[in-house]
Amino acid sequence: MSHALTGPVRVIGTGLLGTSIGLGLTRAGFEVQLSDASPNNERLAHELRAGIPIAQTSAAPSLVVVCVPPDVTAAVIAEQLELWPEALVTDVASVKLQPLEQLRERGSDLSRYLGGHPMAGRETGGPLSARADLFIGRPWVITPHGGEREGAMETVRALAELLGSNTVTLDARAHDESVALISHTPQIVSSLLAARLVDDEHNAAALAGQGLRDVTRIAASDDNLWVQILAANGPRVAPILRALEQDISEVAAALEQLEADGSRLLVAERMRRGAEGVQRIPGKHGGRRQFATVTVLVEDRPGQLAKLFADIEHSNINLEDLRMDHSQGAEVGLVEVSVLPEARATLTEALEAQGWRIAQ
Ligand SMILES: NC(=O)c1ccc[n+]([C@@H]2O[C@H](COP(=O)([O-])OP(=O)(O)OC[C@H]3O[C@@H](n4cnc5c(N)ncnc54)[C@H](O)[C@@H]3O)[C@@H](O)[C@H]2O)c1
Ligand SMILES: O=C(O)C(=O)C[C@]1(C(=O)O)C=C[C@@H](O)C=C1
Repeated sequence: MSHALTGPVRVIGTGLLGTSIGLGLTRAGFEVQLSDASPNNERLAHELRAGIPIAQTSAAPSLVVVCVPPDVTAAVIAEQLELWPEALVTDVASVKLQPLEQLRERGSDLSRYLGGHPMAGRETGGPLSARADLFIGRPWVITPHGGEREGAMETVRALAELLGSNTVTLDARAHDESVALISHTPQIVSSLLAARLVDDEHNAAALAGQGLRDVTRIAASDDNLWVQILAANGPRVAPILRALEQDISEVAAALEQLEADGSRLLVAERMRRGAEGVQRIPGKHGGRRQFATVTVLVEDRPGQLAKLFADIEHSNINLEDLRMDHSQGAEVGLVEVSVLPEARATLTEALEAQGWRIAQ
């Protein structure tokens, strides 16, 4: 247990984020106190073994982690700062500038507040979606405001690292500008694209391959949460959408005038810039590293996945990531195994030798 982080830790808001944090801390041996405006969510988190309900403890927390929706985050932080005059309070809200400004307006004791934002989540909320391993290998942004007390940074860093995250320090504005580009705009693009499928008379979605799935997974996200996130970060998101709008119109115009000089070149340049941009997304270990994938066809029979994992393990190749899909109407699943590029050929050979069919 880190000296910078001592219990008890109180988690306010036991949905996806709060319960996941509670699970990780409980497993690491901390006393976790759970509180939620919804008694049902608090109880579910407790039954999932994420901690004990606050009614069952009177111990003062050393750290309070606020995991409630963005529109109530500042009010809950302010309340917790007043309730626990010794405790440090952090939060996980997806926007950082608005809660900080609201706390300043309220005159809260900012020396005991230090915001954070784990860049990890899922498209489904609530305690039942929680996972102790949610944060492993993900960046956790810590947003100092300059007035936090000594040791605050170490405590929030220890929390993030204990849960498996890598910490990144940014001020609240730089954070909000960054997530506008890498999280908030992708959410809108994904939702708008998926919305195009609703009135499609051919029901083309039934033909969907992996491409559509890749760009629309997050379209299933909670609209109530996202309206709050986008509303709080509108001034940073809107200019990116305007720039994207310009790109889309230029590509559409080029496609409408394919015989015009430079049309194809414009489309090619936009595609090439996209390929350049995707190289900037770090791999699992934080480097600018792309993994190679081996797609294995797995029959829909009990024990097949376990055998595949065992065969991968015996190949002595480190599995970097894994994704599963089902081909529509087929009794077969596709398991996409990500490995370092130099290990791809060896893994393919090892799996083929064990009788696996590899999709080329
Ligand atoms: N979902 C994600 O992918 C994700 C990722 C990183 C950060 N976040 C941030 O984490 C926070 C929580 O998101 P989530 O996905 O866990 O949402 P969630 O809906 O799963 O959980 C929110 C919980 O807060 C409770 N709650 C609401 N108002 C409350 C109040 N006033 N007091 C106490 N409890 C209250 C709700 O009952 C619910 O259980 C949000 O601020 C969000 O921006 C979300
Ligand atoms: O992976 C997902 O499902 C997410 O929605 C995660 C994601 C993201 O954009 O990466 C979404 C919002 C949060 O504030 C942090 C993380």
